[in-house]
Amino acid sequence: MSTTKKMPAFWRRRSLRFWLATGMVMSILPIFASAVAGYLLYHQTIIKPLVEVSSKQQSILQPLQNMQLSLWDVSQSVIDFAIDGEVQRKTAYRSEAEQIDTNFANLSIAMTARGLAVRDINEAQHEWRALSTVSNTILSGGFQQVDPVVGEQVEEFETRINRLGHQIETVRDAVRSKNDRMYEQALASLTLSERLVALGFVVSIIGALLGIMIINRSLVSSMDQLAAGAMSVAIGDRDHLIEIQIPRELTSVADAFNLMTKRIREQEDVLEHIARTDGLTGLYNRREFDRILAEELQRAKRYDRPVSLIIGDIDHFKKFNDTHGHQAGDEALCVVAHELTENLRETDKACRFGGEEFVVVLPECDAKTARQVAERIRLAVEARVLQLDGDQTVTLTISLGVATSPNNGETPKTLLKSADSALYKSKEHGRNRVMSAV
Ligand SMILES: Nc1nc2c(ncn2[C@@H]2O[C@H](COP(=O)(O)OP(=O)(O)OP(=O)(O)O)[C@@H](O)[C@H]2O)c(=O)[nH]1
Repeated sequence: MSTTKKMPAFWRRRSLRFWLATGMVMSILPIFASAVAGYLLYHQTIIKPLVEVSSKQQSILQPLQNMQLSLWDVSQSVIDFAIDGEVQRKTAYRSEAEQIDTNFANLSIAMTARGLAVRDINEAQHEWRALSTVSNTILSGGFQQVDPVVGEQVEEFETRINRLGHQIETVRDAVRSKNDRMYEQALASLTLSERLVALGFVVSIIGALLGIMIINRSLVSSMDQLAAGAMSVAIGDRDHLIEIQIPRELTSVADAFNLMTKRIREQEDVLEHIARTDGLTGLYNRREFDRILAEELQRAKRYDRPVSLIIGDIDHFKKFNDTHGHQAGDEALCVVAHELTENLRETDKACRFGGEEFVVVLPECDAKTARQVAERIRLAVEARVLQLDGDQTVTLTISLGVATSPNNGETPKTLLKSADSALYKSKEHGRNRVMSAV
């Protein structure tokens, strides 16, 4: 019998469907979770920052760069005008200045939308306005190269435009360095994602193995146990108990199988009892007697111990039958059988030899003791009063012959023959007596 440790009742109640579903979910869940987590991670930490970087590139860095170029053109137009007084310098200036105005407006909107500090760009715009005033003053005059006032104005213009160029460069550097940081973060996230994907892969494999283990444990190994148990019972091991704990359906099959085995065992016990005993008296039958005697003689020989055999025959039983009827005869046989068993040790085996003849095998019993046992039986039968139909009572007697191995025979045949001869002598000497073989 197996001694498998009991699972908690909660698990034992789970069905096959439950175990299969659990196994499948365990296999698929890590893959699904990895996919969702991977998507979220990629989107949040890589794609989004990269989109941000590229959009900043377009909406902030590009206009800043354009503005720097425009400032250079503006500077050229104003200084050239101060030198040559050409009217087309004014037109070029206006066009560039308009572009710078538009760029300042757009940059302010774009930077606010992206949560960037607009203080620097506002200061730059303020500086640009101050510069525009100086530019317009220079451009509103004629060709005055030698005028010292114009020289001062140009000097102020140059100082202011340099400062503005520097301010714009500062803003550009700040945005660029923030962009670079985001880009680096995105790259770091990419590396982390790759590691997480590898981890997810390992977890998925473990999950899949776990799922396979669950299916194997709940189904395959239980089926194997069931098959092995059925085979054990089929080859005759009636004590084999199939102990399946999961799934519930196979547990029911195992329970039914165990119950069936128990019933078979009970029926076999009944059949075996019937095959070994006499239906009327309940004593061992002739076939069992042959087996017992052979076995005891063998054992006695091996250990050099005595075995005795008593054979008893009810006296004038034909007459009893004829007088009181066959049914009363049967009752008498049962009474004698009862007296036999009542006067024996537990190790002694009483058998019905056939008809009204009985035999008793007495292991470890010498001739003297066997004779005493036979005498006790004889007296018990003689003393027993049978109550027949009506108020009629009747008594019986029995003749007995005793033989002991090895002196009176070492084989079943010779020992039985000796006991039978002793019984014959009992009958010859007047019945209701015990005679021992010599
Ligand atoms: N009622 C009954 N009678 C049986 C049974 N088996 C054998 N007998 C009867 O037992 C009787 C045996 O008779 P005999 O062998 O002549 O022996 P006996 O009349 O006892 O004479 P002795 O043995 O010489 O004393 C027969 O009449 C059998 O029919 C049985 O199972 N039931």
